[in-house]
Amino acid sequence: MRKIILLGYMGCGKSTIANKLSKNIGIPFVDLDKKIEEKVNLAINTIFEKHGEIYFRKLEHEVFIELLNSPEQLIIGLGGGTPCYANNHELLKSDNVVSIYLKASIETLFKRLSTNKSKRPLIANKSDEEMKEFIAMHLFERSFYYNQAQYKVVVDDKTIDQTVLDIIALLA
Ligand SMILES: Nc1ncnc2c1ncn2[C@@H]1O[C@H](COP(=O)(O)OP(=O)(O)OP(=O)(O)O)[C@@H](O)[C@H]1O
Ligand SMILES: O=C(O)C1=C[C@@H](O)[C@@H](O)[C@H](O)C1
Ligand SMILES: [Mg+2]
Repeated sequence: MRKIILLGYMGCGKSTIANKLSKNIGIPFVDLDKKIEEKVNLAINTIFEKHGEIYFRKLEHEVFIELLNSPEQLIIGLGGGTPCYANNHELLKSDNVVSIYLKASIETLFKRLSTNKSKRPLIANKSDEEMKEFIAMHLFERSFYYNQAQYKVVVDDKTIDQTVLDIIALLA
C-alpha cells in the first residue's frame, strides 16, 4: 500500500504537519523517531548517549525499511537525518511511495528550533549563535539528500493548515 513520506530538516514541521494531514485524509501517521524509541525502549537522546550515532543510524534504516514493507497505507514522518544515511534517499523513489520535502529556510528553522532544542541531541548544547551557524552548514550538506524527494513544499510563512492543503493538492 502507498506510503506518504514527509522529510526535511529538524524543526521543519514533519511531525506537526503529518499529524494534521493524517486527521484530514484519514491515513494513519507513524513518526519514525517514535517507532525507533518504541523498538528499543529508549529516548532518541539516550540512544545517542549510550550507543552513539552510528548505532542510531543502523536502527533508523532498519525501522524505515520495516515501515516501508508494512502492508498498511501510512504517512511516515522521517527523522531529520534519515534521507542522509544508509542510502535511505534511494528509497524515497520506491514504487508506491510519495515523498515530500518540507523545505524551510535557515531563519524559519532557527526560530522553531531555538524554543525547543533539548530533545534534539545534535543541537541540545549549542548557543543561539552556534546553532544558527550549525543549521546553515548542516542544511547545506543535507540539501542534496532532501532534494531526492519527489515533491518539495516550501513551509516558510505558512500556517500548518496551509501546508497541509498544499500537500493534499499534490496528492490529488
Ligand atoms: N506553520 C508551522 N508549521 C509547522 N510547524 C510549526 C509551524 N509553526 C510553528 N511550528 C512549530 O515548529 C516546531 C517544530 O515542528 P516539528 O516538531 O513538527 O518538526 P519536525 O520536523 O518533526 O522536527 P524533528 O525532525 O526534530 O522531529 C513545533 O514546535 C511546531 O509547533
Ligand atoms: O537531524 C537529525 O540527524 C536528527 C533528527 C531527529 O529527527 C532525530 O532523528 C535525531 O535527533 C537525529
Ligand atoms: Mg518530528
